[in-house]
Amino acid sequence: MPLKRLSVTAVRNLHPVTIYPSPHINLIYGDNGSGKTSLLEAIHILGLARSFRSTRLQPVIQHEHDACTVFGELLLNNGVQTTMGITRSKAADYQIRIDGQTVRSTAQLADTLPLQLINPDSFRLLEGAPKQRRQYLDWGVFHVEHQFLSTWQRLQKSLKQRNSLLRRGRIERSQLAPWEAELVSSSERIDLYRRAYIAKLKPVFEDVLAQLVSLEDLTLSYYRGWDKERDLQLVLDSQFERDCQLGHTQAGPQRADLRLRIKGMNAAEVLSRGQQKLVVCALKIAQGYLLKERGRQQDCIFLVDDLPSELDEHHRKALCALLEGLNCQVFITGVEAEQLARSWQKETLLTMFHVEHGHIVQTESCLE
Ligand SMILES: Nc1ncnc2c1ncn2[C@@H]1O[C@H](COP(=O)(O)OP(=O)(O)OP(=O)(O)O)[C@@H](O)[C@H]1O
Repeated sequence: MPLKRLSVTAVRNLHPVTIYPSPHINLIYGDNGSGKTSLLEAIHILGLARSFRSTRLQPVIQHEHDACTVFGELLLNNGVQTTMGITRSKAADYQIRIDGQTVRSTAQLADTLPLQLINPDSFRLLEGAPKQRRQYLDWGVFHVEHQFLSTWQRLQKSLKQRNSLLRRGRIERSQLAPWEAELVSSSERIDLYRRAYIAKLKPVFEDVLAQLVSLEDLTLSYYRGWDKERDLQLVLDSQFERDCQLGHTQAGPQRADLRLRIKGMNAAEVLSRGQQKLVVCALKIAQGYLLKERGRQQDCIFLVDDLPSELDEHHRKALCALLEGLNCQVFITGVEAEQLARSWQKETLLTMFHVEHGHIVQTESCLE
């Protein structure tokens, strides 16, 4: 489901702008500091109500403005048009509207506009904390399993209640029982959804990775957050004293992780930065394929910031060929128009946008 129209107001240095992107490959080029990443950031805000560069939205809102707005018009796979818009103010409140109706949850935004971001920080998916890999995994599960969100909310609630009782100290084991029952049942369900998703993801990931880079020894496995041989209830029982001392629950899906290893070692400690980026690209493109397979109303939109960074020409071309093969909408940035354009096949239809001091204009292809 591509973005047909995008209007942005008061995001970083961008002047109020409306663009009509192509449903396929959109190249965004311009000098350093011109506003390319800000355009991707605006699309990210539209899909997730937050930036990927800053945890707070205040720095994103243009100096001397109180709020920023991003509005998009989308074309669903069934031909129906839909609109979505978000306004975020410096006071931290936001207004979301989908098809003119006010919407309270950001999950609805994410559901309407599935996004995948590939940027120079992407290697953190391998190197960073398990939380990032859980978020990656749950993005996929959320988009294919309708029950995931409500089950995840049940899990969060029961976990919070159990942890707050643990922190109270001197509690009876029985006081935890109702919350533990809820915790165990939602945890088992989340584990089931995640395992089913990984089983589908793994072969697609391996196939995509093989097209990008030769890393035959790389393995992807899933750790569910507690001993795979034991029921969660038994694990909670056995760790009760320790949980009381620590004031939180040590075992459960909140500790799950994806493990990427090479010859038994953590891939992040073995691979070069460029190889890490390629592995992350393969993980994200694999999710794009899975979403497409589901035949949903929405395909994934790929935001690729600073394509040339860390990738040589051969790998850039391989990545672009895969993105093109996905047949999704892609927004991809770089400083040099020609370098960006040469990463694609000659016959690929490219739509180009030049960003200059926050102004964006569509331009002719720079290639003969
Ligand atoms: N809140 C803000 N208000 C106004 N301008 C801002 C704000 N935050 C950042 N800027 C400016 O916006 C500009 C655009 O930054 P952006 O990161 O989008 O550039 P870019 O084209 O991606 O650059 P690069 O090629 O260096 O990555 C920068 O000049 C930055 O100083």
